[in-house]
Amino acid sequence: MGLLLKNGRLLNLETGELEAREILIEGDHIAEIAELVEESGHEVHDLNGGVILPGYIDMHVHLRQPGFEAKETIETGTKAAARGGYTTVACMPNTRPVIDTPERIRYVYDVTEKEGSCTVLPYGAITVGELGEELTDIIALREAGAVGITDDGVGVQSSAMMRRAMEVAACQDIPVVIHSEDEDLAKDGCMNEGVVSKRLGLPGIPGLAESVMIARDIMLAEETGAHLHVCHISDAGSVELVRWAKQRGLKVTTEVTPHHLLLTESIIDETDGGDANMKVNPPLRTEADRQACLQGLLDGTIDMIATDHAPHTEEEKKRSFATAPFGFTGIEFAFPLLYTELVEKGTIGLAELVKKFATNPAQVFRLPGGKVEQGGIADLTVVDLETEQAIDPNAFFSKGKNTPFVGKRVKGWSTLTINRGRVTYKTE
Ligand SMILES: NC(=O)N[C@@H](CC(=O)O)C(=O)O
Ligand SMILES: [Zn+2]
Repeated sequence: MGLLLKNGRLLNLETGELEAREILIEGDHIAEIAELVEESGHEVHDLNGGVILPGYIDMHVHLRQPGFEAKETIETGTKAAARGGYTTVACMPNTRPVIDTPERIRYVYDVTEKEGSCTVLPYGAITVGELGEELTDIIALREAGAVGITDDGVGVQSSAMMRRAMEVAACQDIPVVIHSEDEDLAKDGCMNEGVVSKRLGLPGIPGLAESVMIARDIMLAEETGAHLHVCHISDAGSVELVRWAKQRGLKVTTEVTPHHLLLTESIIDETDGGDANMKVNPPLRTEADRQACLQGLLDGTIDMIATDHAPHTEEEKKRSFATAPFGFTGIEFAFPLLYTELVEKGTIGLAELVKKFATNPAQVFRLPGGKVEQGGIADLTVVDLETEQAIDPNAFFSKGKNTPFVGKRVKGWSTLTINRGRVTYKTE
């Protein structure tokens, strides 16, 4: 018996048209896409005119397990992901202990197998304990199934260490995913360095702390031939560097978060630095930086959207701006938020946005999915583009309630998500 989706409209990613189609799913793959599929013997889901999209793929998520289960678990984080329309997430290794051995990579796969609501691809750390002192066994991490290597949460300070990591990664054909931050330049900072940080008397993190490291790593990627993927780009100079690297023909890709596309440091200014739910790393920057990120997304410099879903407890986020941890949750509402703010307002087309959420991450990281096609993996989500609903942390499956978008009314929520042929989320 298959799963038959009726009354849906499939987005054609080439033309941007919505086409009335029925989809038959058998096992974990799409068996048939047609105007009419023979009904007999299948479990039928009426989509009520919903729009069928490839399941989203988020290459930057913090699931916090093992070690920080008060913030999130693989179970809660992947349930949140499924509600957000995601079918694949790549999780960051800055857990406790750090995911820096093949056993710990396998642990993430094992827990996901039992408790997960989407495909989870763990990253392995570049350095042992993310301490920047000793290289991990990148070959063993790769063999255990690491999707990339990264010390996300901190930057790799030593250029020699990064060069060695890239040399091994290039041979192993595994992406090097960088949290670009020069610790000396960023030292003690808690928000973007500029007029607002000066007015509030808060220590700043300059855009340069990001861009100088990206410049370094582009040069190292050119030298070693590694695939360099730049995490959560936020600064205008950084976007310019990645554009230059791409023009040079280098294997350099990047992601941007919804918050860096939509918000600036002005929200911290308006609240006089009183709310740590606005604290994130890299920090919200200036309007010029935000515009550069948008431009980069539109011209293809920025390949994909990643949420950098970074849940923390409410107690932690109640601390002062200077002392609270960095990070926003976002996986549960990223698509509706950007659909409402960018597609409805005419900045980007629906098909283009979907490519940034699904097709491009699949292509860049060579993953299944990213498209809805006959014979392909049955990873998809159905969205309702009409019904407006507020972003409400009380309704989150995620343990993390820390988002500056609370109360915002948005459209484009998922009503049904299917991962490898299994229903992982469905509205009542
Ligand atoms: N983005 C953040 O503000 N925080 C992340 C770390 C990171 O992604 O750099 C976290 O782990 O909390
Ligand atoms: Zn990071």
